[in-house]
Amino acid sequence: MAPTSSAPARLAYIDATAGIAGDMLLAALIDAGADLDGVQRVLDALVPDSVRFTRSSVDRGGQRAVKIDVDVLVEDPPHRTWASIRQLLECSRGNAEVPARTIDLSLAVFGRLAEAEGATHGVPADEVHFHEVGALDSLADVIGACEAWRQLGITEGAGSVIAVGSGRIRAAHGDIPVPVPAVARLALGWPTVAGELLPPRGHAPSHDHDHAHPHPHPHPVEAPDSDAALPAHAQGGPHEHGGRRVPAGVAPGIGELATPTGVALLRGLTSTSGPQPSLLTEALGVGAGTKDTPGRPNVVRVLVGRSGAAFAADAHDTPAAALQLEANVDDLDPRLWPGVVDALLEHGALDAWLTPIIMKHGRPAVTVHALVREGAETELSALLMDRTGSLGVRRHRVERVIRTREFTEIEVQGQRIAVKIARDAGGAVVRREPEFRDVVAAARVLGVSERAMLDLAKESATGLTEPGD
Ligand SMILES: O=C([S-])c1cc(C(=O)S)c[n+]([C@@H]2O[C@H](COP(=O)(O)O)[C@@H](O)[C@H]2O)c1
Ligand code: NI
Repeated sequence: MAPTSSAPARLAYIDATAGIAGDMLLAALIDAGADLDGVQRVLDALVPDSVRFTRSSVDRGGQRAVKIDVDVLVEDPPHRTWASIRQLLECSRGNAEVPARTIDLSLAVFGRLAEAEGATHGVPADEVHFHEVGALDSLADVIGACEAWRQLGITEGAGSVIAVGSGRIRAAHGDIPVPVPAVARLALGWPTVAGELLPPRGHAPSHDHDHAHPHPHPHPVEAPDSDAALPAHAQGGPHEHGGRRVPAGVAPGIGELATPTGVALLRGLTSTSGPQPSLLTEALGVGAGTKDTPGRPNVVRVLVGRSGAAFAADAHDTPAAALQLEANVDDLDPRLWPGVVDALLEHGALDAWLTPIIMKHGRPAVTVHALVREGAETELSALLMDRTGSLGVRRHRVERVIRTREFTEIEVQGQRIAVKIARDAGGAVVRREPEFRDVVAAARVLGVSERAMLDLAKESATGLTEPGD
């Protein structure tokens, strides 16, 4: 998802290396700072008096995590098809309680699920009759996670390799392999691994371990958050396997670690896969589902912050010498200018700005300026010319006098806001400035004006004390 020019770029990285399910991702986003009451309001507007969210804190393999339970309040919820879910979302456009971005994201996620289900069962997506997905708790997970994503002001998503699990489980379609067919389709083009536990320290990954150590074999376990997906080849009574009681007859495997809803959310919300990209993390969320898997914290983690390129401009090692690039442009569609400035900053410019000018023959135009590190001038000159259509770029060396800066974090009404602290040559604090992009994100979550939020953040930042005070 490309950053928009109106909102500050905010990157989220979803760590699904222990698996992923819809409720786990929702919980991680709530832990990262999204407002559960706000999520509840969106669901209440779409499906009134139907679901209730509850938040709790749980332990998963020694890690604290947030868990979100969804209570379904109606006895006999209507069966929902993809077409009816789409209609429900489309018809709520214009409803002040349901943000357009939440609708767009939810449609993208449900669309992926419908495609995967349709392809699996050989029917057109539009004709898909969802089974579990049609249920109200699935609506809550998908729309809830999309609303939480929106609240956090995330404009760009990346995700890890997905641990999908292994073995076989029993679901609505009977006994199916893991990854379940819908997950296998949803993950096309995305890296996946089964996700076995690592062998104990000091052991070669062979099978000749001694039993004094924890069993390194994958075990059949339950789905990350769904009781519908218990590994279920049970024919006969349970038996011991690697020191744990498991149903007899279960094919070896660790069970379902990634559900269709979880993978559809990850694919719908992110655009790049791989290891964590360079990120200045400003908020961290850890989300759990129902299952507590021995030997592994069964959690989804979400890291939210600024991409490496964006925060490089604020880095502590800001150089004292830099190059200034400039070009005069008189023929660019004015709507493209914010994107030009964003692109320069995202590609590592220390600063980028525009000035209005009058060119020869009285022609109104714009000068685009970019301050760049030495060594970055070739790439950024090319970017500047590509984005503006300019045929040339002027460069000159500049020297800067810079105050050292560092970041700390404050919490204002439950919202985390980074504060930039500037010091003079003697080390005394001369300024504490809340990061405006965090102020905007917090204002959105709390439903207050950006101005009111900035005042609150400044007041709170002023009260910060120095170590030793
Ligand atoms: O609901 C859908 S799309 C679904 C499809 C499939 C197929 O592989 S086909 C399997 N399941 C199983 O249902 C439960 C719950 O999944 P959620 O994504 O609704 O959390 C899970 O075990 C899936 O494997 C669902
Ligand atoms: Ni299916």
